[in-house]
Amino acid sequence: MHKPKIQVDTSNVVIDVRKISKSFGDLHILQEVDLQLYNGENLVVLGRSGTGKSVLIKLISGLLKPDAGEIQVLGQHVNQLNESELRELRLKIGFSFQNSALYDSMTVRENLEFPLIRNKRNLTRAEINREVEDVLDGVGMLSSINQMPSELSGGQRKRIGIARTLILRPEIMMYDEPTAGLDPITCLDINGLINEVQERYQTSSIIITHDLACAKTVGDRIVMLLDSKFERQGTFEQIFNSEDERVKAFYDYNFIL
Ligand SMILES: Nc1ncnc2c1ncn2[C@@H]1O[C@H](COP(=O)(O)OP(=O)(O)OP(=O)(O)O)[C@@H](O)[C@H]1O
Repeated sequence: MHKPKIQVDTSNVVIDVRKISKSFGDLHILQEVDLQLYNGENLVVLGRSGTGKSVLIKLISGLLKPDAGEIQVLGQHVNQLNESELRELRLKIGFSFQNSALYDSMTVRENLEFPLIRNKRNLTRAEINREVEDVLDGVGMLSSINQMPSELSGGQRKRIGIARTLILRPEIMMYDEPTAGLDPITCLDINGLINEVQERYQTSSIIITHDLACAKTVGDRIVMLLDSKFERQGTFEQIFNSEDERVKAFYDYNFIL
């Protein structure tokens, strides 16, 4: 599958997580975790269930506060922002989550207009139409503009969901389990779309997944969360060329069992 060759500029850090710790009672989820997302890259975060991947996204977006450490997003210290500054910052982040379902009673067009009208109040009708059509074209779904979500396949709904996120032109994309619940062919399709989005919209993205085929296809770099830390970072090959039993178990589960 085509993967755009991305020249990642490591001097341009979009998300900078430094020595973050987070516990819930006696449950130490993240311990002195460091993570950098560079401008324009697709960074995959791998980890078993319950290792704290979603907690990490909530910390980055300011929905949770760390016990220790510092997080900067697009140069802003997340934990020093007030609620309205956080809302502004979150508009620059596109969240594509498993539970971010489309509104069933709205057409595809209306689903896409909704975030635009709510967040960019001064747009004219012509501008709204242009934005909706442009972003639908970008995800290859323009011909479905007047359809209802119930008339679309799971993969098509996923595409529309990503379009709805892209319509606010985020600088950063956060994909949480983008291929969960999809058949293998549709997974390939969505992986291709994640790469297309990176190329077309010049986004920097964090992709959380258990799906190693997805990690391999979309990841410019992969980090693996093990025992509350990112213990392995690198390309897919660098990550899995390892004698570490925890890494081997993860690989075997995906490809052999
Ligand atoms: N607000 C909270 N209060 C208490 N415990 C929490 C809270 N949020 C998360 N946890 C706990 O933190 C741990 C990590 O949760 P998280 O949702 O980040 O896991 P995950 O790696 O995203 O898992 P999965 O891959 O299954 O989605 C879990 O044990 C969860 O129960």
